[in-house]
Amino acid sequence: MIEAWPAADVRAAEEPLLAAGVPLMERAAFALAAVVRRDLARRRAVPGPDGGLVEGSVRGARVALLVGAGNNGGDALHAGAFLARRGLAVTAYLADERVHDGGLAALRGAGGRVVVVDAGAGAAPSAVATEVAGGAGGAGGASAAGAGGTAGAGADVVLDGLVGIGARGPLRGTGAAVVAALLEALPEPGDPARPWVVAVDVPSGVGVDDGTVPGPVLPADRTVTFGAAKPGLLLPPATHLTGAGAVIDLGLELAGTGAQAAASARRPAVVRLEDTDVARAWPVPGPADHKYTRGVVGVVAGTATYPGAAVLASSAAVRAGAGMVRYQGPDAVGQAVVAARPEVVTAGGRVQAWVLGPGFPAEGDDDGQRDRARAALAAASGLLPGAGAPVPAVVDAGALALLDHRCPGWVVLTPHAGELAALLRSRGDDVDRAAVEAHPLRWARRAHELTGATVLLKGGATVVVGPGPTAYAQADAPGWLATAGAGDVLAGLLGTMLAARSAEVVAHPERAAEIAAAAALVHGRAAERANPGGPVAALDVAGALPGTVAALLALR
Ligand SMILES: NC(=O)C1=CN([C@@H]2O[C@H](COP(=O)(O)OP(=O)(O)OC[C@H]3O[C@@H](n4cnc5c(N)ncnc54)[C@H](O)[C@@H]3O)[C@@H](O)[C@H]2O)[C@@H](O)CC1
Ligand SMILES: Nc1ncnc2c1ncn2[C@@H]1O[C@H](COP(=O)(O)OP(=O)(O)O)[C@@H](O)[C@H]1O
Ligand SMILES: [K+]
Repeated sequence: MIEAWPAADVRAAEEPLLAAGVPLMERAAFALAAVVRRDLARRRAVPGPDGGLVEGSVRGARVALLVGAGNNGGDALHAGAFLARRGLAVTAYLADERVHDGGLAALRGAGGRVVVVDAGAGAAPSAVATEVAGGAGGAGGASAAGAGGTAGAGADVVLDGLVGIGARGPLRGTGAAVVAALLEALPEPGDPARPWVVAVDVPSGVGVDDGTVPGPVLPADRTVTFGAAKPGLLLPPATHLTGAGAVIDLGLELAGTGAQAAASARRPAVVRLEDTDVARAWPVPGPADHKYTRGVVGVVAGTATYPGAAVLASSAAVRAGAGMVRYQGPDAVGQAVVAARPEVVTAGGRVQAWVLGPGFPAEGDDDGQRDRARAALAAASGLLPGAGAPVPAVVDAGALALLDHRCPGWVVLTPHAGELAALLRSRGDDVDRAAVEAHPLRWARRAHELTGATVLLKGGATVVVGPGPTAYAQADAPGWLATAGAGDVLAGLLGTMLAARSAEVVAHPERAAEIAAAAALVHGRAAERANPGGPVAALDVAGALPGTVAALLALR
């Protein structure tokens, strides 16, 4: 599990350590330098004696530091000093007249070059670099020498230390000009001449706490973050600019210490589940189980026009390990479902979780599906007298238009950005798909506040917000999963996961969000497993679920 804490919490946790004289910046910078050296050595791997690859030498590698005015730049400068001492050729490009004194002195002392970047009036995309001091020891006055070219473009590795958790709003000034110039000058991704970009703490300019990308950002190949992950590293759209991650432990006590931690309600703002988390929580049937204890999933999906959604959602529910799947809908669609999955029953009866909405329209001819879904949703929400105990429900696609009452948290909405925007507009918010995509956490949270339901917002990364304090952000799926019917498979899979823990989720609705996030992880892994590295069809994702779950359980 990766836990992300807001900038203010990280600062608060740093305070006592700094007051005690713990050299946090040196620790952070040393760890950063170690990651940079290892990444470079791997990129320079050469054939070894036994035919495999061995890490290459990093001596002489060109390192460009992009240095802003704050401690983030200080980290970059100190890391540069460590690297210069190991024989790398380090140049610091200063985007501000004043930068971290100690870091600058350390870099100079280690023989690094220092160049002040003059973005010039208008900050054209060709920042002019002026060498102000350099050479071993950095002694002597400024030897100003014009040195044209774009800061960092010709390096082997670029460390982005322009701003960190002190960033406010979009990157501006010289830092913004440096990034804009680099974005234009850099060779395409995949070109061996493109430098390896390492973001210091965060890619400069992303919304540290909200994951927005309000201005220019240099996409990183690696983000080395200090103390704890930050929400913006996990949340879309910023999460797509972070590259691989590395969290450096600085010994921060983010949840407090000892009894205080136990008593405190401090929780990470955003969590990303990992395979082992999902494996640990997956219910494995034992000798005392039977199909009803394992969970019966009721599926209200599909119409004569869209029978496929019913097949996909029901197949996914079966393949994810439901005790039983009951299909409700038009006879012709039910026959198609049973033809695809003979395990599915079309007779009525008790269910432990509902899947409502795949493959039927929000309005127009629906073969009676909306009425069936409305009744099931009311029963699931505990609003239908005599309908039995409430149970979790997945509300997808056409059923999203049926939320005319406030929902309990065990109802999970699964919109994509367009559907979420429509739902919010129906409640009076002026928001479109692009606005949701620009700030998914904000709008998912808004939908939760308006409806009471847990909200799983689908996309290239999936965000889940429920009644608990922690949001979830999963980015486990290949882009190939963006294919028609993939959402129907997710709905069926999630239905099975909720049915297996039905009573628990109703008793503790805040747990629905974690289960929904786990479903997003399994869905993404199944897409990868269905055809590693290539296109996938939605039914094949459902088909890959048993193997995916088995592979996850093998991690326990
Ligand atoms: N507190 C500490 O001792 C530690 C801090 N660490 C580093 O310190 C960073 C935080 O340092 P700071 O608080 O100095 O803040 P930053 O270095 O993140 O940024 C502050 C500076 O950036 C400028 N700035 C803010 N928003 C900007 C924008 N949108 N465009 C351009 N410039 C902008 C500000 O004017 C200020 O000069 C962390 O991200 C981390 O890298 C680490 O060294 C770990 C220990
Ligand atoms: N670029 C992407 N990368 C990875 N997964 C994606 C991407 N775009 C969408 N997805 C996932 O694919 C699924 C698409 O679901 P949805 O939009 O409901 O499609 P449909 O309604 O056709 O089933 C969701 O689970 C979503 O999270
Ligand atoms: K940075």
